[in-house]
Amino acid sequence: SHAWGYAPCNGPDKWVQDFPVADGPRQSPIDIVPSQAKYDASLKPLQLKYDPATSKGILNNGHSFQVDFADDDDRSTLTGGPISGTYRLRQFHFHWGGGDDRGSEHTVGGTKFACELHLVHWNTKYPSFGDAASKPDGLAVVGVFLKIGADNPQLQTVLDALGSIKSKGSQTTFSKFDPAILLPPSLDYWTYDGSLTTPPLLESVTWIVLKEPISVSSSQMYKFRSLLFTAEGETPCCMVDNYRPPQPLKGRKVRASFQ
Ligand SMILES: CCCCCNS(=O)(=O)c1cc(S(N)(=O)=O)ccc1C(=O)O
Ligand SMILES: [Zn+2]
Repeated sequence: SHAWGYAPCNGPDKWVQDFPVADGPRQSPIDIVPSQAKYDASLKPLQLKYDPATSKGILNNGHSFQVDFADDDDRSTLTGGPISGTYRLRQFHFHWGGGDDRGSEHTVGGTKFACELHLVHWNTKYPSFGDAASKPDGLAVVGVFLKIGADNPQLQTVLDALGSIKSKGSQTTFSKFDPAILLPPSLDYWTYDGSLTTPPLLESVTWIVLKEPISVSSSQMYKFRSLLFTAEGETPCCMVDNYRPPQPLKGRKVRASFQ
């Protein structure tokens, strides 16, 4: 069947045909307007506690690449912030552009960043990730912007692994990686109720978008763009512009953890 993607024939404007929720009331990403975000003193600090022993592998899934984590216990968790209870780290992945002027999914006052990191967590009040993914409070995704600037050495281990997962479906082991090294010094964030930004676009995500970006250099961005959307043996198509543009706010409020 005509699988979804990011090309003109199967990209974000076409997703509603197979996934009607694409036009739903709490879709992601959004444009975050800092002056419209209300400071909420009741928001708690984010607590991200990751155990490097939980990192398992790195996979080209045909729309991004993801690093998967063992989530059979509470070794790598998200607590605090806008959520209650304990959410387990499932995977992280990125979205990026074909040029340094675009690539992020969320935008800030209309500003696009070159890349955006998503750390996906699921609510342990549900028996499994798959079950949580269909609940309104099932998932919590931490978003981190990558801004073009100095080379980022913390990214390098991830980028060095991309050579072995060029094509869709390829994967390799990726152990002893601590995703906390990818976080900026400040954990100040904006938060709002949203959705997955790829099909099935489920409206189950509490979004937690960090205000402070991390850096990435232009040459490091070339490593992201060396991946392929396509499987081995297919006509190669560079994995670029794998981002959904901002969606209507539809009355939602964005809260800020900082003044
Ligand atoms: C059970 C169906 C849920 C599938 C969603 N999986 S996920 O890891 O949450 C995910 C999140 C996101 S996002 N951008 O964080 O909403 C993108 C892709 C995926 C994916 O599955 O590749
Ligand atoms: Zn994502």
